[in-house]
Amino acid sequence: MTAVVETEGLTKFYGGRRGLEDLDLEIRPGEVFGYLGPNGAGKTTTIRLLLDVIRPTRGRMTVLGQDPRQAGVRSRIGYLPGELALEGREKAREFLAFLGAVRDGVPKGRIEALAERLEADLSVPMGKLSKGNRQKVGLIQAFMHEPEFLILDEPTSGLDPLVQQEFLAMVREVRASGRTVLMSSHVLAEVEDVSDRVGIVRGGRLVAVEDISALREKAVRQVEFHFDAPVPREAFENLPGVRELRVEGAGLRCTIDGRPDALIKAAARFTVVHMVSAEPDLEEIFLTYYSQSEEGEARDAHAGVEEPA
Ligand SMILES: Nc1ncnc2c1ncn2[C@@H]1O[C@H](COP(=O)(O)OP(=O)(O)OP(=O)(O)O)[C@@H](O)[C@H]1O
Repeated sequence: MTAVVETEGLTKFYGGRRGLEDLDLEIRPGEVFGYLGPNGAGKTTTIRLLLDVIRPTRGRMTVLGQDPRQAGVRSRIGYLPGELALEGREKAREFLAFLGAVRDGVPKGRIEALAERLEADLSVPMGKLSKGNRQKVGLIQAFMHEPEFLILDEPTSGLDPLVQQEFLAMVREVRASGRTVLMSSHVLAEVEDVSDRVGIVRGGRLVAVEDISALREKAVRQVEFHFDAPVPREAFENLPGVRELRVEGAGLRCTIDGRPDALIKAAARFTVVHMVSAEPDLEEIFLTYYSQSEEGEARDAHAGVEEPA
């Protein structure tokens, strides 16, 4: 099956500044691909290259089997830009109706249906949309023509948690219909529920592509247990993946690399009153994962953490 995206040595320098270097990436038909990295990592640069908004310094790519410069590719893609500039006095509803009329394949009622799902207020003039509403209008225009390939740059930013859930449901429906999604984020938690694979980019380089299940196992989590009575420290020492163990009275705190299985089984020998497991932090995944597996990348990753955003 032809890849939806295929890049080889894709590179973009802005003058002397590295935007993206030597990207070899494949996105497969029907998958949701999460593109993760901190601010300035090169996510938007990649997306703009795929859409032919900017041109590469070197390297090659195909999108939906074609050179992105070829006519006809763009109309097969739904795109949500990271920073959507919407202006004017025209109401959001009118703007979307206009876009729907110039694009093929927007069924009647689809704009309103999407607006209802996302709780978007389309009666507001474009220039007066709140950040959240602007993002919703951006999502509606990206989804409304049911494109083969959706490219969503930081899609969840500005959405409240309930609307985020609805958006993720929409992404799952796109996948269920065999279509493909590329979505960027700087927060793993925002994409991990829907992504099949994630690519991690930092400092303009792709440092890993992982199945989401494999990445989750590598995640570092802060865990806390509270028991109904003091517990002995020895019961939790030397468990696989457990670090920075602190046992104080009936409380236990530690960091877990990967599976929490051994810790949970050890804790289950006592009466657990309360447990907290913090969401893994992307930066922590970098620090743990790369310091163990890829020495060269680790140096890059550690240096990157200190950089101002
Ligand atoms: N038009 C530009 N001119 C000069 N440098 C740029 C330009 N656009 C991006 N860069 C630089 O290229 C690098 C990658 O930026 P990019 O916007 O692709 O990152 P990003 O991962 O999308 O980050 P963010 O989440 O902040 O949007 C950064 O160092 C950025 O400063």
